[in-house]
Amino acid sequence: MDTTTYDVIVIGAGPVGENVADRLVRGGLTAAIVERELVGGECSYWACMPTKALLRSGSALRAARQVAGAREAVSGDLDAAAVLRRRDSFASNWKDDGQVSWLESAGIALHRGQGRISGERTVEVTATDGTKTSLTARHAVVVATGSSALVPEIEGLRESGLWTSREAAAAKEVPGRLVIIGGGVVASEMATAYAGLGSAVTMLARDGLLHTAEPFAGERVTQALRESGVDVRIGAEAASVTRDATGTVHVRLTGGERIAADEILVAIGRTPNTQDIGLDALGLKPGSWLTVDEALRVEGAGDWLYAAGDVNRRALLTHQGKYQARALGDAIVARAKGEEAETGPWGRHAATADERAVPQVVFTDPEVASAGLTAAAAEAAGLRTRVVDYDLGAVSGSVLHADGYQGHARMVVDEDRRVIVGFTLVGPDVAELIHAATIAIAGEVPIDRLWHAVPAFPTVSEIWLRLLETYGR
Ligand SMILES: Cc1cc2nc3c(=O)[nH]c(=O)nc-3n(C[C@H](O)[C@H](O)[C@H](O)COP(=O)(O)OP(=O)(O)OC[C@H]3O[C@@H](n4cnc5c(N)ncnc54)[C@H](O)[C@@H]3O)c2cc1C
Ligand SMILES: NC(=O)c1ccc[n+]([C@@H]2O[C@H](COP(=O)([O-])OP(=O)(O)OC[C@H]3O[C@@H](n4cnc5c(N)ncnc54)[C@H](O)[C@@H]3O)[C@@H](O)[C@H]2O)c1
Repeated sequence: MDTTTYDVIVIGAGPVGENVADRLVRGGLTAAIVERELVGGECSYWACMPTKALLRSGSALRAARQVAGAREAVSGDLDAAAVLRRRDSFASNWKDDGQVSWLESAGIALHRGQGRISGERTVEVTATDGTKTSLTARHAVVVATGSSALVPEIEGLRESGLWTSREAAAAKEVPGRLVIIGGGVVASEMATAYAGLGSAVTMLARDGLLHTAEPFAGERVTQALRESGVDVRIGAEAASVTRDATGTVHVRLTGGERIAADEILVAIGRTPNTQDIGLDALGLKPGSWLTVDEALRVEGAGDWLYAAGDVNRRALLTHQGKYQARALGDAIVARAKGEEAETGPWGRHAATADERAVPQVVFTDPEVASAGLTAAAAEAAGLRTRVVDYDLGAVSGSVLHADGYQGHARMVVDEDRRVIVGFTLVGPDVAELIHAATIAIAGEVPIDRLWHAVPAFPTVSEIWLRLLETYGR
């Protein structure tokens, strides 16, 4: 067995692992990254990038159709084959040469294979041919192994050749009929994408759509999906699934009704990739999420073990995982130099925003863009809040943006501190508006000062002024 020593070993070369390694090397440490599949991880090949590519063409088409004059220039439907080809290029045709070159140029060593913690500061890498290499870390091991789709125990489901988000993101053909189990972000985005590409989509949304967002978000997305022909069944649950000899999938619902489809997509959440990474040897439960402290160190393990990204369950989003990676990578560098890490709230090495200022965009039609807490979450956190709502379609910029623009905005204000703690927008093309809210929340900008941040006329951003006017001075 080969033995090799680095300052830090990172398990998992998704966006988070790559960013951790980058910060370490920039800080003067040596780093090795262990990857069992493709360098770039879920986000690059089966999640963010390919799914957003599947959605973008439909979104551009709808935008043109919502403006008189442009509408007349649109003569047909989406070219599904062209959309899939464009998606392929955004998934780099499922090849990681580009990312491997980047690792080389950044000076990060790549070890391909399954990484497993085999002792304190040691990781054993098993390559596909069974060759084993033992890596030793002088300072730390970082787990950035991400997550996989969760599959529920439904009779016959696993045997029916189900789709998870991976197959939905990488499909080579558009199914004629698609049944989706779930009502979260993946289910809602994929229903939007495949309905736009021509599939007849049925959603079995046990708990409704986007139920952790502000209630009006799920309501508007449900209504829009239904208007576009998607059969959204709230409260519906699959009892059993079979696939017959012709390839048709039959789903029996708990009420007895049967639905036939060509594919069935399961999108009910994620499970951490910690089943086979050696947690048992550390006294932790294999397959569990890794709980971390404010410095992203794994609780219950030695001070040499860190976890970032999906695997710590703080926020299952690429941008938050990369934010953690920057904090954690820099903290390891500081500690290696004998410096104190700044892990207090909003400190350089703390991922404080994970709890207070997470932005997310759901790329449905309409889009849902949010930052910070919902009104319900703020109340549950014990804050004394005031909730301010406004019709996004009543802003001059929105009226110009699309004929008959429909949308809604909500601002949640912490009345004791007079700062915004939550912001949600629903409407066409609201994605790019959310960063202003993220800055206001993370910067804890006082409401009184926000009056001096004047939105340009006539932009959709004038919603900020309308919300402030509704709040009062
Ligand atoms: C369909 C879908 C769409 C999404 N869209 C968005 C979006 O638009 N925006 C957004 O911010 N987020 C989105 N997400 C979430 C985003 O994909 C994740 O938050 C992000 O990929 C997490 O990055 P990560 O590096 O923690 O994990 P991953 O991207 O999962 O990478 C982990 C890597 O570790 C490797 N690995 C695992 N175990 C081992 C091991 N033992 N040894 C070696 N290697 C290992 C894996 O092969 C993988 O390459 C989406 C998720 C899904 C499912
Ligand atoms: N645009 C984006 O930012 C984006 C896009 C896709 C995914 N993601 C991330 O990926 C993660 C996973 O997405 P997801 O949609 O799989 O999970 P999710 O947590 O967003 O939604 C899961 C849904 O499945 C439902 N559900 C749970 N168990 C069920 C069961 N047994 N039967 C039926 N329904 C059940 C829940 O009620 C919920 O509606 C999310 O946390 C999200 O942050 C982000």
